[in-house]
Amino acid sequence: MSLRYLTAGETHGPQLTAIIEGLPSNLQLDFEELNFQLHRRQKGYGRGRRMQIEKDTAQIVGGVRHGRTTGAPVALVVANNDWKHWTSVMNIEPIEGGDEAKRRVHRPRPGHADLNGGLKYDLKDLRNVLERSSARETAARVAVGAMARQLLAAFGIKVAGQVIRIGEIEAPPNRLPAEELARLTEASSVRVVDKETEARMEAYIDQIKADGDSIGGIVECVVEGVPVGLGSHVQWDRKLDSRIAGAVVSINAFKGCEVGIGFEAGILRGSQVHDPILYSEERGYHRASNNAGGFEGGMTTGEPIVVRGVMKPIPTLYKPLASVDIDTREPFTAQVERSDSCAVPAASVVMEHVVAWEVAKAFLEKFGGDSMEEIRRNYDSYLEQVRSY
Ligand SMILES: Cc1cc2nc3c(=O)[nH]c(=O)nc-3n(C[C@H](O)[C@H](O)[C@H](O)COP(=O)(O)O)c2cc1C
Ligand SMILES: C=C(O[C@@H]1CC(C(=O)O)=C[C@@H](OP(=O)(O)O)[C@H]1O)C(=O)O
Repeated sequence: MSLRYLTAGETHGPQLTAIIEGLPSNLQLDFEELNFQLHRRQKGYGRGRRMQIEKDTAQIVGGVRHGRTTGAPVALVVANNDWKHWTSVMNIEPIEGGDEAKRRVHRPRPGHADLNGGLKYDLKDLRNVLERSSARETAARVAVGAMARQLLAAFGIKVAGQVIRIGEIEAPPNRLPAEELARLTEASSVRVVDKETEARMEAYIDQIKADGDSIGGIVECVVEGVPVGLGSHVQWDRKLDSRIAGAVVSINAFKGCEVGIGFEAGILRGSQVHDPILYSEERGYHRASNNAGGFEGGMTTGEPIVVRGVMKPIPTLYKPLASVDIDTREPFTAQVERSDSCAVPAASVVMEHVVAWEVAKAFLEKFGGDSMEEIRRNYDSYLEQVRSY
């Protein structure tokens, strides 16, 4: 059975819940590191007031004993601190004095899931859509991805990310090693490497917010230490680059994914795009460049995976766009909910974790085993096969 997970929970409900199946036994979990990843997701310039209310931590409630996985499904919860302000509106059972209709949403926001969800599920209170379409759910996905990240780390595979554009402002390109990239971007409010770009991005976000507007951007994720041959060319749904692209576009507000040089590959010539093959005793087969972003034929090349995701501007606008009231069908401006004005830095953390998940899943498909020890044996023997090829 391949690695899989589901999440449940509403943004203003009591908690988010995730169940992960397929993690091997004897994976030593670092809870501090897991919670650090949740903390990273909450930061980032441009976030709204909600992040001051939450202090995300994951509580593991199944599948782990004394810090190690047992091979059973892992269950975890991330509590919503904001729930205490929403019980009368959001309570699951009917309660005395409860007020389901309070905070009803009936003027859908262009760009959010409100209208489509209302029409599809026949819900006349669009809060029932909003509550689940909210990117609060990405807290659960980061907790899940943080476990995948720890599994990868046990095999020397490192994941890092950076913001490379917010609206009009682009960060200077770099190809830093994952660890250094992680260290430098961690010290930045907008997850860029250099302080000058950080200052310009902060001022830009301030302006956008003052205008009652929102802004998106582009983020990049790098995975280093990946062996050659994760994913497969033999079937469409085994191509790892396509799975990663799907996972990236599944992040709320993400509208595209580029692998390697991505769309630029449609402009340049073959001789400028493809990565020449080299061989040396120390490195074995490797490439002179990595325009392919670590993929050929849906399989990893052994070079770092480099993928980019584009995030559209946040849909909730403090100066709202035109909408229609679903009660009257009359024109009205869209509802205004408390909101972030820019969540690109936070979303770059989400992207790292959904990518880590897809890589870990492909890793387990290739080296599959029920325990870490079994996977290690399979991994080592494969590395020997590749070395002596
Ligand atoms: C980390 C993060 C935070 C977000 N915060 C907000 C927000 O505060 N307000 C909002 O309207 N949308 C926010 N979004 C975007 C919406 O969740 C998203 O646009 C919505 O679910 C509709 O889905 P779609 O944009 O993928 O079509 C956020 C997205 C991410 C990844
Ligand atoms: C709660 C989170 O992000 C939320 C994502 C979100 C949306 O519409 O996607 C809307 C906002 O919700 P609220 O109105 O409660 O402030 C964000 O804060 C989070 O990232 O943990």
